[in-house]
Amino acid sequence: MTVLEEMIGGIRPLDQGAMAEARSHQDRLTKPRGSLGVLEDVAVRLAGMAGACPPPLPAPAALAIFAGDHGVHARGVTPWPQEVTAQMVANFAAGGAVANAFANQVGASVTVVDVGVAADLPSAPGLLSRKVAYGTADLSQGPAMTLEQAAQALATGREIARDLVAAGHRCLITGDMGIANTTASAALIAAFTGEDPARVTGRGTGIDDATHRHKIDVVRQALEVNGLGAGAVPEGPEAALRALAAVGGLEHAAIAGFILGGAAARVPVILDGVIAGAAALAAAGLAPRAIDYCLAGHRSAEPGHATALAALGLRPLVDLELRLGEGTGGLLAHPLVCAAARVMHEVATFDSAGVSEKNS
Ligand SMILES: Cc1cc2ncn([C@H]3O[C@H](COP(=O)(O)O)[C@@H](O)[C@H]3O)c2cc1C
Ligand SMILES: O=C(O)c1cccnc1
Repeated sequence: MTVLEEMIGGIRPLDQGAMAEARSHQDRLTKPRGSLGVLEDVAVRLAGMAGACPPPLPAPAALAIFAGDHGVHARGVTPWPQEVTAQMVANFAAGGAVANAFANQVGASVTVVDVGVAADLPSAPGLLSRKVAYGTADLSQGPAMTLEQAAQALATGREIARDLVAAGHRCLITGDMGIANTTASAALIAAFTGEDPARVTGRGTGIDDATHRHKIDVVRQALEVNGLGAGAVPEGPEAALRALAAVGGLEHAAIAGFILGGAAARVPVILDGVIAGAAALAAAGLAPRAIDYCLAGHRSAEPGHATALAALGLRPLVDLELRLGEGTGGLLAHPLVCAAARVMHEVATFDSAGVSEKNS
């Protein structure tokens, strides 16, 4: 077995029996059929993932924030200096970022993983050093990563997922930090969906019209120089790995691996925003079944995110015009996913509660 096959293997299809049982259980609960809307689908998916009805409560949750820098930063696609990536890693480790506040709110643990920050970072509690490179190369000039670097970051993400589940977590949440990573995200989304860069490239942390036009041009150049300009990436893991390495970031590769790891462990993975959406497209190219274990935490204001979610067939749980990343939107969705599962454990049936069913 090749390293790639090993990494993408071991993901079981959703358990159709447990899903059928979950659907019929939902229909016996003391509520009109279908009245919990999308949350009923979430509960059924959770049963399919775990192979059990009722599904286990998806708690405690673990947020993993993968951090990396981007050679394309040199092209002026973001107003923020590159060193903010390293500074925010220190901020996460100190507990001072929005992701930390939201994690505290929902009771999630926070693990920060340096997979590609372009600086040596002082060690800190909760910070794992898994540096693959000091940032990527400029994706508008050639491949951002070698295939080996992309594979190493994938393996790292997968391992972190496995370790977090082994430590008792029952839900994984994706997080990212990497100045300029909305440019790499747009390039990945355009590559995997075949969409025009102008439709999927957003303003990231906030740029003016002229910089936005320039950012779209940079994404176009990235696709052309890497041979990804003509339609969507073909199916199959080799093509997916090549595209991920060509225009992705080290944190995208690690998040894709994290998704594969969560799926292999049969644990739900709540995706955050546009960076996670782009990484999930790569994970889907590597192992389509992995997406069965993903829930879209929210829909970000970045235009490419909706494109990615549509291609993945995922419906976002929260839509608050967030455009931060870090895992913030994924964290906010966690209580909703828990509520969907809790209904299956705690709500009485018409029989058990002696409630009359509807007449016709
Ligand atoms: C202080 C600060 C905190 C952040 N937390 C997440 N991001 C988000 O913004 C960055 C991507 O946007 P762009 O492509 O426009 O650079 C990523 O680091 C992402 O995680 C942040 C950005 C900043 C500046
Ligand atoms: O959609 C996101 O997650 C996002 C948007 C802008 C900047 N960083 C992240």
